[in-house]
Amino acid sequence: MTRTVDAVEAEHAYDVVVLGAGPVGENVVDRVRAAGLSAAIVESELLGGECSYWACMPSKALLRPALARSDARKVAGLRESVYGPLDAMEVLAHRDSVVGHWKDDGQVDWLDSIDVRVFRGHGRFVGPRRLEVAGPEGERHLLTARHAVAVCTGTRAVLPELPGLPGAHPWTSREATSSDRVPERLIVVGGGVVGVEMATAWQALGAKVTMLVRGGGLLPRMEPFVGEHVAEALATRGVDVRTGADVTAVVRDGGTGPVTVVLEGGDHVEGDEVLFATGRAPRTDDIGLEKVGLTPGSWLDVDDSLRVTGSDWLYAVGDVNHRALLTHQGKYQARIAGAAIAARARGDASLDTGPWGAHAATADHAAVPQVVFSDPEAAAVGLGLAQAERAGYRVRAVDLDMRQVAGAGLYAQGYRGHARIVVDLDREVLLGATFVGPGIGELLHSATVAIAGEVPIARLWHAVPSYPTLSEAWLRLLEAYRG
Ligand SMILES: Cc1cc2nc3c(=O)[nH]c(=O)nc-3n(C[C@H](O)[C@H](O)[C@H](O)COP(=O)(O)OP(=O)(O)OC[C@H]3O[C@@H](n4cnc5c(N)ncnc54)[C@H](O)[C@@H]3O)c2cc1C
Ligand SMILES: NC(=O)c1ccc[n+]([C@@H]2O[C@H](COP(=O)([O-])OP(=O)(O)OC[C@H]3O[C@@H](n4cnc5c(N)ncnc54)[C@H](O)[C@@H]3O)[C@@H](O)[C@H]2O)c1
Repeated sequence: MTRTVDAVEAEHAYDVVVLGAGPVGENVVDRVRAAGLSAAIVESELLGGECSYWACMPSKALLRPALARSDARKVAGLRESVYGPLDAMEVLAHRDSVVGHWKDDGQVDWLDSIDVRVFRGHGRFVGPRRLEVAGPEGERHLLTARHAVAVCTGTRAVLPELPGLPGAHPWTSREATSSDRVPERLIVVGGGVVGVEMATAWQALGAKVTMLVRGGGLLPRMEPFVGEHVAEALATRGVDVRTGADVTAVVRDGGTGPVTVVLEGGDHVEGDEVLFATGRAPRTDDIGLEKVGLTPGSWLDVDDSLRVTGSDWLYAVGDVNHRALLTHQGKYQARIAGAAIAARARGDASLDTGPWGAHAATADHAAVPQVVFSDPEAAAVGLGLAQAERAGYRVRAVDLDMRQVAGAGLYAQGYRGHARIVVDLDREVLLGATFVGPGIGELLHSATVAIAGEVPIARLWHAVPSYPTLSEAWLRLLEAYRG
């Protein structure tokens, strides 16, 4: 029996109210309920949020066959069996099942099982600790939080202001992850994570993809060698990757049919769809922030317990605080915030907001891992070399061509990949690690443990990687460091 409310005007009080039921909001309510506090959650679309329906889950469902086929094509004796095209309709049907056909019944049941009251509708602050929810049938509910409100409203895609763009009905990440057909020609604007992953998926599904990248390379937040490897591989697969390409206008007569993207200098590209993967904006423009002394549309600044600067009851968790736009990191913040809310509600003397304390999201500053499911995969945690130098560390970078790793050659013939660690020379611990290559994503957690644990290099030397796995990259990197 679900507890989704019906059309009755009512006033309700809970210990904690969470605005937004993405992966992060769900984890906040889970933690505060586990600590014995009562909780309600407000959601205007689907319980499970962007990640479940239009981001992580559908994108990875689209990418998995592309990456598996690519790996299989590098294995002698198997290669010949996987030369045909992907069955695009089968892949799209699998994607649909991975996202539960855009239905959230399972989430409703789970929230009901942990006794969290779900309010469907758009939530807005009407004052400190007070929110009004406008339900789908015009009903209104007033919610009061005794201890805390957590804003977990996430982000939406940003579209640049360009002539012709609104009428051209561009794809954003939502359409790129939910389309039920493969466009013949897809133009992708933006060379960040969404652009790269979606170019990889749709090219593998049969589209002819052109990437228009404003800057000099792909995945600019990672070490430069990552973007170089990924761009080269995309080009080999037939993607037209154009760097230094500034879009000035978009033309689509009548809003349907072919779309033309005009570039600085007058050049233009024609496609059947155009995806703008040009970043995210916080969903804080219409949540009544002005009623609690904050600026609508802004990212919400928080301390390490995820409490909004200057407030003793308001928390902002996940994408909306702009610390790390990643599901796993937002869920980590949710665990920390949930514990901090509970400790403060109890007036608990054990509240520990110092570095690496139980109530501080310290890893947000030191060890944020990210795997990009490009082909080859890219994975990074902590600081890149340039970032570490800018931050004032005395560092040394150690580089490795992955072909020196026996396991790489076995994983895939002609394996191409690269690894780098960045070592803090004063403390002899790792500050960052970056890998690019087939199957490399699963290597990342070892680096995350080393960085979050501040494991001394001298002790890492005793962490023996199994032969012959990709993890022997560690041995080669440490040998190079120790000379
Ligand atoms: C294409 C794509 C692929 C991605 N892939 C990955 C990946 O592989 N791994 C990874 O870690 N991250 C990935 N991300 C990032 C990930 O999706 C986000 O970091 C994650 O969804 C953030 O979770 P959240 O709960 O903070 O916000 P969201 O998931 O955005 O959830 C916020 C929820 O709040 C609701 N809401 C907003 N305003 C209101 C309101 N006023 N009232 C009621 N409800 C409201 C929304 O409807 C939504 O359900 C990807 C992102 C994109 C775009
Ligand atoms: N596998 C994963 O972990 C994963 C996958 C997808 C998304 N995400 C998360 O989602 C977030 C959003 O991804 P994203 O790719 O949308 O954003 P992004 O910020 O990573 O990349 C956006 C890119 O668009 C470019 N750009 C911005 N305005 C432009 C314009 N007018 N014309 C041309 N280019 C322009 C930027 O220079 C940038 O390189 C990321 O922060 C990422 O962490 C994670």
